[in-house]
Amino acid sequence: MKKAKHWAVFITNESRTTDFINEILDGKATKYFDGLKGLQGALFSKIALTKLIDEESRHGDSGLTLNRPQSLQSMSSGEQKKALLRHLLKSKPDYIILDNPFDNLDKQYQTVLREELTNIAKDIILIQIISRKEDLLPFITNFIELVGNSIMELPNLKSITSVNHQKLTGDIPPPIKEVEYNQDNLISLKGINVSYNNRPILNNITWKIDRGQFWELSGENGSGKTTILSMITGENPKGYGQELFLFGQKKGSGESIWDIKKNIGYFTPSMTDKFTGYHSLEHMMISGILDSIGLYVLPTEAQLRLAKEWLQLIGMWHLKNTLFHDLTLGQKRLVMTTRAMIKHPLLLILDEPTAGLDDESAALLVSLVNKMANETQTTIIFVSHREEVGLKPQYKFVLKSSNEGSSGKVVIP
Ligand SMILES: Nc1ncnc2c1ncn2[C@@H]1O[C@H](COP(=O)(O)OP(=O)(O)OP(=O)(O)O)[C@@H](O)[C@H]1O
Repeated sequence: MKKAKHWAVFITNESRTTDFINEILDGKATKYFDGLKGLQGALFSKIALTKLIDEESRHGDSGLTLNRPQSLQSMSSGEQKKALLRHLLKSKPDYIILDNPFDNLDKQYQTVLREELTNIAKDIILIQIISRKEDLLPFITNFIELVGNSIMELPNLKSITSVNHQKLTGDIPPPIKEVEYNQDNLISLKGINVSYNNRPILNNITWKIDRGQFWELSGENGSGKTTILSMITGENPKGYGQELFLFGQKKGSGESIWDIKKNIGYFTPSMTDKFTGYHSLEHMMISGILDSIGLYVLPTEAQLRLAKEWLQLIGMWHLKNTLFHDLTLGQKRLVMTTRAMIKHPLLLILDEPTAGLDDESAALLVSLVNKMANETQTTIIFVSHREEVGLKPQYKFVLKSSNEGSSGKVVIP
């Protein structure tokens, strides 16, 4: 077989990546990808997974987990990606579009995936969509840049356009109303155990999270990070009957899920992928103050001012009238992260918030999170597999997987 020609497509927050991917898959891509017309393509991406999970919840099966006891939805992000790749390879595609393939994967599996892709590349054309330059697959030697909707071939890596995102200017805007909370402790897990189908996941986890602290939560794929977060957000029924204290109340002592949720700002990238609201950016920010998705009442002066201050802080005020729907995925993710902060919730949970962001936007987000930690009383839990340069958590809670379930320890960086 003729040696396959692989491509790396560098994207930024402003790239129209979804349109670009669809054009290739629909056989409409011109220029460099003309040769793919009529060939069978496959998409390895978080968006493809989100669609399959939706399918599974509607029809009870996604096609990925056939003959497997566990649903796709209940798998960890890393396990889902592994299942997706296995599934795609079965259909023997001629080419695979890899949309930021290393996002959500721990270091160990990143190495395994790199080796697997190197092998696959002998027979299958790979198109790596890439927003973090460090992720480039070493055997790819053809480079393209996607600027908005246009693609440009790059002679070498040095020719990538450098994007100068606005630096953060000004302070974190204060909330309209401070949350009243008079205790030092926010969340306490004491000797928490969780198993699924007799498989231990968390083993004797003790974690005390106080007001104003900045934590990073880390651990391999499947070590139980999301499971711990679902205990903290009150969603996991396995919290009942255990020593779990959420915002000063023991779990199961008569609190409603709303009592817990109102104290939490939450962002994880899949929230954005599913959200197709036709609201202006300004209204999206204001609805974050009101805990609604859209905005159904006229905003007050104070709300308008606050939305403006936040959009100015992240350099997106000029887009205030743009529909959220029309923003690029990267822009949407930045907006949703900021929106989770606007109320200065007691607890801000950011679950791999930099996934899919370009280097510059990820750096902007990291400085925003550091700033939020320094200037406010909000407690932050930041989950990431990447070592984000410049992130300054005060403490790390590290999960270590084992057959008896993961143990956890506090590390001071
Ligand atoms: N409802 C469930 N039923 C069965 N197993 C589950 C369920 N929920 C989670 N698990 C399993 O528990 C383990 C921990 O999953 P969890 O999502 O908490 O890991 P994680 O650390 O967040 O992983 P990742 O970094 O890949 O997102 C995984 O092996 C997962 O398959």
